[in-house]
Amino acid sequence: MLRWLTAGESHGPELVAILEGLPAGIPVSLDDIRADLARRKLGYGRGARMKFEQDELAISGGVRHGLSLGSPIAVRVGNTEWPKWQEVMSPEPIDPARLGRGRGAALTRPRPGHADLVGMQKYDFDEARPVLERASARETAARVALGAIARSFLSELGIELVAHTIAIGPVRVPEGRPLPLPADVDALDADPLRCFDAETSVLMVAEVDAAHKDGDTLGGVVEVLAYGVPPGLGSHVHWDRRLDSQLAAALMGIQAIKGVEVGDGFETTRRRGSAAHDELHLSDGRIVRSSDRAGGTEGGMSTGTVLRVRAGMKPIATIPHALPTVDIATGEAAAAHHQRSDVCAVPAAGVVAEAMVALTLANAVLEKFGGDSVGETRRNLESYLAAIPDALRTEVVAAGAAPVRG
Ligand SMILES: Cc1cc2nc3c(=O)[nH]c(=O)nc-3n(C[C@H](O)[C@H](O)[C@H](O)COP(=O)(O)O)c2cc1C
Ligand SMILES: C=C(O[C@@H]1CC(C(=O)O)=C[C@@H](OP(=O)(O)O)[C@H]1O)C(=O)O
Repeated sequence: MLRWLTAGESHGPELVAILEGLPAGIPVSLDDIRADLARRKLGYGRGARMKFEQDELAISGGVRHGLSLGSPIAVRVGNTEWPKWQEVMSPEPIDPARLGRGRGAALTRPRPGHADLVGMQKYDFDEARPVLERASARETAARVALGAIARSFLSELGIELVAHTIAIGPVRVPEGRPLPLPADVDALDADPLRCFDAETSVLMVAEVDAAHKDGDTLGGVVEVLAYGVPPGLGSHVHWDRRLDSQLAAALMGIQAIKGVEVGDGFETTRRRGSAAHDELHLSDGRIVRSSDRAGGTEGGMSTGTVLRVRAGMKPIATIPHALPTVDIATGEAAAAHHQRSDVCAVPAAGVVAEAMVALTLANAVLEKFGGDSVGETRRNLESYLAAIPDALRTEVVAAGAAPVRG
């Protein structure tokens, strides 16, 4: 079983993460992790903080000479802005008189749509700083670092992931457009919205510009694809062993994600049964599916076709035209606290979603195939696939195939 934990606050000295349960022998490259951390900062509509704040990556355990050791992997993502926040976020007591103004001023105007108000109620704080520091999606940098390591493990087994943006606010990639392949990741990263459809991307940029001009914000939808997933990850036998339920939990665990779809998701509910499923046919003695509406799972198990999951992100809640709230200190109506914020963080959420899917799939692979070394995991996977009787054999869609949606 794979376990992972993160710690750290948005303006603390660093984020810390531990990943436990990966086999030995996985290539772990700091440069690859740095590249993923940089991808998480991309995206048209991200705020100023993404430009000046740098992630400083360090690995403090579990990796030697570029390979995992099988021991817990400890990752640190330092924050170059820490010197400005040392007093505000000091773990040592600080004279309250020193904190009264500027960065240290009490945040008593909770922002609607954030954890601020209910976090103050639940944890008995008289201001929102201690809540928002941990609720912030800065924490997703730690998850992306772990996700990069999980992706390297999956890649050793021929499983490759791609995330892309399919909607920004009301602007959506039309149905039927080709899906990106792993080879398209550089092109996606080069697109302002990480959208694979050039025409839609232009409309998305205009949508972000319009929201920005109006002092408003946007959400959207990202899709994560996994190629080369073998059939049989997850299980139909119990709710929490279903791969789709694990993926849904992992995606819903990302800040601001309010909906998850597997395959065609809610669109499927509008179809008749005869047009909703993936028929089985024979082709050269192999069982093939004529479509991939289900998104690569049936009965809570991967089918061997392209895994396809979507996550819907709500519009950013810190809105320049600040929303009405109540000042907890005065008991009077007020405008919500606002410094600067992202107008739209959907492309970044896609990179985080990819990391969460990688961690979830890595866990499902280990549950099915085990292995203390990556070679052992690979042998177990290969012998499982080789033992599937000819009459039950299906085609595993590997990276490089040209899938079409629907
Ligand atoms: C990558 C990413 C960046 C985000 N950036 C912001 C932001 O700049 N401003 C903001 O108000 N919310 C931002 N959010 C969303 C908030 O973290 C989130 O809405 C808040 O913590 C409340 O959680 P909830 O939306 O899940 O209820 C971001 C989320 C993600 C995934
Ligand atoms: C720092 C990151 O994102 C932050 C996530 C975030 C939020 O409320 O989630 C709010 C913004 O920060 P602030 O509260 O300082 O305006 C984003 O910049 C990051 O992704 O690294």
